Amino acid sequence: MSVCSDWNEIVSALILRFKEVDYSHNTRPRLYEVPCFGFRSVVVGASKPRSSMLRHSDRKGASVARGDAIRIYISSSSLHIRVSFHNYTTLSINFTFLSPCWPLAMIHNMFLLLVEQAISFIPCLPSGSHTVVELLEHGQNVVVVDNLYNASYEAILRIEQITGKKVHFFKCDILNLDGLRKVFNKFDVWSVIHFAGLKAVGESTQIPLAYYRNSITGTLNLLQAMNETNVKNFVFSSSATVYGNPPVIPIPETSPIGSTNPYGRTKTFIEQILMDLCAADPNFNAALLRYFNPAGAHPSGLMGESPNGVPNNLMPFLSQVAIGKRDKLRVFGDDYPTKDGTAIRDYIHVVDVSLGHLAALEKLKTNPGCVVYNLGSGEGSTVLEMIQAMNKAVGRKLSYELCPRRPGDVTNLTADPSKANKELNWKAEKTLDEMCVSLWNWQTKNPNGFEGFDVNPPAECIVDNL
Ligand SMILES: O=c1ccn([C@@H]2O[C@H](COP(=O)(O)OP(=O)(O)O[C@H]3O[C@H](CO)[C@@H](O)[C@H](O)[C@H]3O)[C@@H](O)[C@H]2O)c(=O)[nH]1
Repeated sequence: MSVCSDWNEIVSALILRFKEVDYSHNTRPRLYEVPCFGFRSVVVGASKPRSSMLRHSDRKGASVARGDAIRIYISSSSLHIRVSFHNYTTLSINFTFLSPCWPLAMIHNMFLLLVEQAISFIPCLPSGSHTVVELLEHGQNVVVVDNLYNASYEAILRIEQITGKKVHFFKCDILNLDGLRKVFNKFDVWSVIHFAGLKAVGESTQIPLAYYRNSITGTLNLLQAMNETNVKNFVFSSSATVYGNPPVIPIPETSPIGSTNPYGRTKTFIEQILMDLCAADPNFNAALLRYFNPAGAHPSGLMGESPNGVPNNLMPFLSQVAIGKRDKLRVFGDDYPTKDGTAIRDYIHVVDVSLGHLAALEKLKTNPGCVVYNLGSGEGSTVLEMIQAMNKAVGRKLSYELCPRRPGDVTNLTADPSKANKELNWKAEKTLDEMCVSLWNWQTKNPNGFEGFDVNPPAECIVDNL
C-alpha cells in the first residue's frame, strides 16, 4: 500500500461540499456526492479522529476505484460517508460530533491508500441458512454453496449446532462456473434452491451492471451446471418487489409485473428465464417464490441476520437501535395514504419463509412446470406498528424520527397468499410478536451478529480444492 497521490484532490472536493453547508440551521442529514475518478484505487478511512470532536467513529478501510461513488451525508451533529464500490460492496463510516462544529479538521485526518484487489461476491439471503436448518430437520440431504461475502462460515457451524448434523459446504461464487460444475459432479443433486444474489434496492440503482452481472450471469451459470448434470428442479427466491406499485391490495400472483428498480428487474428477468426454460423442457420444473418482507430469527437465538455495515432494512436496523448500536430509526415517509402515514409491508417470519421452500420442493415432485407463489402472511403492517411490536419485545420505547420518503419505496406491499395456502398447503403461522421476540433474542445473544468469528471455512470446503 502507498499513499494515493490524488488524496489532495479528494480532500479539496470534500471541502468544497462542506463549505456549502450552513451548520447553524441544517439539522437534517443531506447528501453530497464527490466525483471519484481520476485516481486508480484508494482506501478511505479515519486515521486520527480527534477525541475532542468525535464521540464515536467506525474506522474502516476498503478499496475504492475509478467509477466508485462516494456519498456524504452530513448534518450539524454527524457525518456519514458511504462508498459504493464498483465491486458491489459498500463502506460506511460514521462520525458523531460532540458539539455542532465545522468538520474540516477531521476531514484532514482521513487517509486514502492504494490497494490492489477487488473481490467478487454473491451474498446468501438469511432465509438461506434458515431453510438449510428446516431441510436438515426434515431429513433432506443438503449441499450449501456460498461465496461467504455477506455471510460467515460461523453460520454453517451454527446450523450444525442447531440440527446436530454435518453440513456439506463449499465456498464458491456463482460466477465461477467451473467451481459449480465441480459441486454438481461430486453430488447427486435433484433440486437447486437459489438464494444467491444482491439485494439492496437503493444500491441497485447506483450499480445496476453489478446487479445484472451477478444475479443474471450467476443464475445462467447455475442453470448451465444443472443442465450439464441433468438436474431439473429449481426453487427461486424472487421478491414482492417484482410487482412495483401494485394496483390491487392484497396482491395476487396475477398482478402486473413492473419493478421500479434494477434489483427488482433482476428478479423479473430471472423469473422470465425460468418460465422460458420450463416452456422449452417439459421435464424442467421451477417454483418462483415471491417473498414479502422476511423478518425475525431462529427461535434458538443461534441464527439470524448479520448485516455488514449499516442495515438497509427496517427490522435489522430497529434491532440495532434496541441494542444501542444506532441512535434512532429514521422512518422513511409519514405522508403515505395509510392509517398512520407510514408505508405498509407484509412481514413474514423467516422460519415460515423457509418452510415455504420445503412445500415448494414437494410441489416440484409433481412435475408442475413453472409455478409462482406469494410467500406472505396476508397481513400488512405500517412502519410505526412494527416499531410498537419491537418496543413490546424489547420492553421499552425505541427512538425514531420521521424523515422524508426513501426514493423507490411504494405505499403498500401486502400479499394475497391464498394460492400458496391452497396449492402448497403452506401458511405463514408465526405472529409479529414471535418475529420481534426471536429477533431480539438473536440480537441480545449476538450483539455483533457473526462479526468477530472466523469467516473462512477449512481448506477442504474451498471449491478449488475439490
Ligand atoms: O431504516 C429504515 C428502513 C426501512 N424503513 C421502511 O420500512 C419499510 C420496509 O423497508 P425494508 O425493510 O427496507 O424492506 P423493503 O424496502 O420493503 O424491501 C424488502 O422487501 C422486498 C420485498 O417487498 C425485498 O424484495 C427486498 O429485498 C427487501 O429489502 C419501508 O416502508 C421503508 O421505507 C424505514 O422507515 N427506515
